[in-house]
Amino acid sequence: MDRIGDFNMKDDDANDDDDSRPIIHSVGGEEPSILTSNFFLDHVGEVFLTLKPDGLSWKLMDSLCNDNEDRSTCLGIQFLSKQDTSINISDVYAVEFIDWGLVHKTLLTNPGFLLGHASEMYRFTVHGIERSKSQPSLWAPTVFTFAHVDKQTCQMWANRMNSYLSLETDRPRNLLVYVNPGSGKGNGCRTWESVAPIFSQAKVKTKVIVTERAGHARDAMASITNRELNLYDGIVAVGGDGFFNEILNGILLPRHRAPYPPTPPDDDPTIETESDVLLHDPTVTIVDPTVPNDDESPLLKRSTLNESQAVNLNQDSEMSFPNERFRFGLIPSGSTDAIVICTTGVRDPMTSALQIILGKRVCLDIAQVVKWEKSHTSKNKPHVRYAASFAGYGFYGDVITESEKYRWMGPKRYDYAGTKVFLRHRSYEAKVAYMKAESEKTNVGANARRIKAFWGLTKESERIACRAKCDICNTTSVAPQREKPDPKQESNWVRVKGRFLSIGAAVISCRNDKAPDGLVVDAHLSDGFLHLVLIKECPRAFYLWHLTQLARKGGTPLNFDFVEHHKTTTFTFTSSGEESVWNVDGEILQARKLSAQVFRGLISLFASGPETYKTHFADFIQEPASIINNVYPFSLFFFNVILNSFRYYNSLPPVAKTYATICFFMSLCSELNLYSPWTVALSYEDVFKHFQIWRLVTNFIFLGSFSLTFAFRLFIILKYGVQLERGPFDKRTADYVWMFFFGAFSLLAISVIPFLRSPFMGASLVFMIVYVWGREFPNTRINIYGLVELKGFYLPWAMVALDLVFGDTLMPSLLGIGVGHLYYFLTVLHPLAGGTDFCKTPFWVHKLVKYWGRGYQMNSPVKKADPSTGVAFQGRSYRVGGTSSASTRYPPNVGAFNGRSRRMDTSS
Ligand SMILES: Nc1ncnc2c1ncn2[C@@H]1O[C@H](COP(=O)(O)OP(=O)(O)OP(=O)(O)O)[C@@H](O)[C@H]1O
Repeated sequence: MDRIGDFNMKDDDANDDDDSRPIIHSVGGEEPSILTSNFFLDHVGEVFLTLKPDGLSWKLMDSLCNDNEDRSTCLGIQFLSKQDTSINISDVYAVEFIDWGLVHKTLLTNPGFLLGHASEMYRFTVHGIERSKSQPSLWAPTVFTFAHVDKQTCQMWANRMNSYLSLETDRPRNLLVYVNPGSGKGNGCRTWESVAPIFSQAKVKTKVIVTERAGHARDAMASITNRELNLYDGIVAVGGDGFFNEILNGILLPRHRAPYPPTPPDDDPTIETESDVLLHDPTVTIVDPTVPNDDESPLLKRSTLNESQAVNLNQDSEMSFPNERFRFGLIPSGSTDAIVICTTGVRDPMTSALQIILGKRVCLDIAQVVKWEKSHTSKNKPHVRYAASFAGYGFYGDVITESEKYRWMGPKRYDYAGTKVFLRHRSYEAKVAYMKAESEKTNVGANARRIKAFWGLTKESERIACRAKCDICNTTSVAPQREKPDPKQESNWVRVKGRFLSIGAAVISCRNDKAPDGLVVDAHLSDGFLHLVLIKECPRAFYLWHLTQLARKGGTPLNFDFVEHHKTTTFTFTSSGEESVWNVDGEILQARKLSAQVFRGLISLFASGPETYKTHFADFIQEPASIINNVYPFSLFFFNVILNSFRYYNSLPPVAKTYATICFFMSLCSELNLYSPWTVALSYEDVFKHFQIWRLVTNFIFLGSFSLTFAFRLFIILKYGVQLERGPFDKRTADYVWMFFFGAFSLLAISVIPFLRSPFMGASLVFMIVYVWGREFPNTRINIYGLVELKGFYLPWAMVALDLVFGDTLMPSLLGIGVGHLYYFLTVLHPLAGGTDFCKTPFWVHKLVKYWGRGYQMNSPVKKADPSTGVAFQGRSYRVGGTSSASTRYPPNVGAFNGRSRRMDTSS
């Protein structure tokens, strides 16, 4: 077996007898800080490697690549992933010496030094992270394998790197991991299994506990002693926001000590202040920090907190916490995962795992939500909850309550429950009082905000989203505590009373898949504010508009007159009528009276914050629609709707478009009483006796008066009819038109039998489309009302079943299926089995289409087909007067329809 033994040192300093030995630079003392040597980088080639305390870098010793050349071009496509030439120690999570073994030769044809060399050496691997170029927040593990013929050299480099890694003291060594097996789609365990190997690679010890029931983790956290907790550098939750909340509460409830926020005023208008609560309400059960804890660990005592901890944990609060290194980790596996998206920038278990292993840290504000209730001993007995992301009432509470009934649906339950609750459109009477934050300006009205935004006058600070190394979070967390407004002073409070669709308090922006910018785009991870969003009662359409803005990237969900957004530190709430519930981080809290306050940077998370996040000001300015939106919101809403509808309509293919348009206008005219539907219905008597032959056609184009059934039929044409025309009937306009003619003729023939006759056969024709679509797209997955998923093949039958359930007549659907099957049999199945094609598109249909001038004309060039379209009708195009058009998709002489094209200038 060959060995590489002739590394060439190209550095002038590396003028050693044995080129393969590392050069050691001693800088400023005994400890050599720089190592250099030649190594073989697996899959790349020979490199000159340099190790410094802050990182490893290398230079490809490829004589063919000059330094000015673009390495990626030079190295070729195989090496794109290995074009890095350095990695910081802070991005490395493991270095391992691995024994003698295979290294892969580069595929470069470089006769200078790569070809002909041996392929086995001693190796050490460097495991680090790679940031996605397009989405820097997304991290993936990467590995570099360096090889050398000398074992000692390899070992020495690996040891040196490991010694540098050991200086990274902020990294966890020992973690307690809780896995919720039922989170999200029930894949908590799989999520953990997918990331567990990198924890062992990084030599991070993990004690993994899979929960057995709801509340398991909270109970465990509440009962674990601080001494035991102190053995760990953090707790990692593998699950969703609700599961994280459970662990957070398990940790904080017995340990966090701070005065409660003021109770909401009863009928008495004076607000009770913190001290009022403490002094006058004997029932408030604040844990006395002076009461000795069973646990003897000195770290638990507040007096032992050093200054930095005190700043970190917020000076308002008093908290016994195990150790300074302690952080929370969250590996996303839930249905929403807003906390992970806000703290890492992406919803990716691997990114979260890597950020935990590399010991990243961000501080997170925590809201303390206190529910006050009457007990037999007290007027106001507090029940405390902590929230890391959001507490919401009304719509938010109703959605979470409704969604709990459909947990079996997985994450889809939120869509379903959201739609139901939206349709209910309930508002709730409530009183809200919030403390004015010193930085909040007078309440700028929505119109003024809109105009300011339009002219670019909105202050940058009002729009800056939180990001990694966020200035707002960092400056505020180290700056002296803001002077808090005195809660005793009535002038520091603002009171709002009315009917609200929802009341929300966002601790962080709450970005998630459904709201890409979150509810409050500029809510920061540790800005020390609660962002109170009050949505007053408004028409359903306006609320829908708010929701669509929420669902849109760059949307402005808070720029409405019925929406108020206030930055505050404390607020109180009292329900004064019909009640909803509170949704605290996805968990239900029933409270008639509630108050909340925020603790700035109360906990630390293993996360680095989202990478640079683009504000949407530029988008806003560029998009003309958005400009109008902010000046003439109402007109733009309709303008947008009309514009998008127009665009959509224009994009429709001709046959489906024409059929849908005619049907729509037929129903519209009937609605306007311009004619009676009975004058267009099928009646053979009128056709033959009174020569009302139009009835033979018009009965197919009246789909009913405006109703849900009509909308559904139109939807079928626009969805399935369009898919057929764009797919299997692509470039075969005449064939598609013929399908409709065939259906109509067949239905007319069938309706000669009185029992099977129906005055309007349009519904059957539409159903025929569904049947043919089902045969053409048999494996496409269909979701019915978000409840059942089935294959396209079964769609017509599922629709028949629905007709049955809703008590609709089955005849039109069954006739449509029958005719659809007849068509499919004659045009596809029978010819495929070697039979004669009885159902060829007649020549007059081609002529008609030519005369019509829409779609693909006779003699038009046959374009290359889209391979993703349907299968059965491939190759059945007719090139009239052109060369034979065998399948445009199948190779010659393969498939059912080869040779069935015909030339107009010859007989078929
Ligand atoms: N073993 C278990 N069996 C049943 N429920 C559990 C179990 N472990 C935890 N839970 C509960 O499951 C609830 C939801 O968990 P989680 O937050 O992980 O998922 P999710 O609700 O799908 O996601 P999200 O909160 O992001 O919407 C939590 O309230 C938690 O108490």
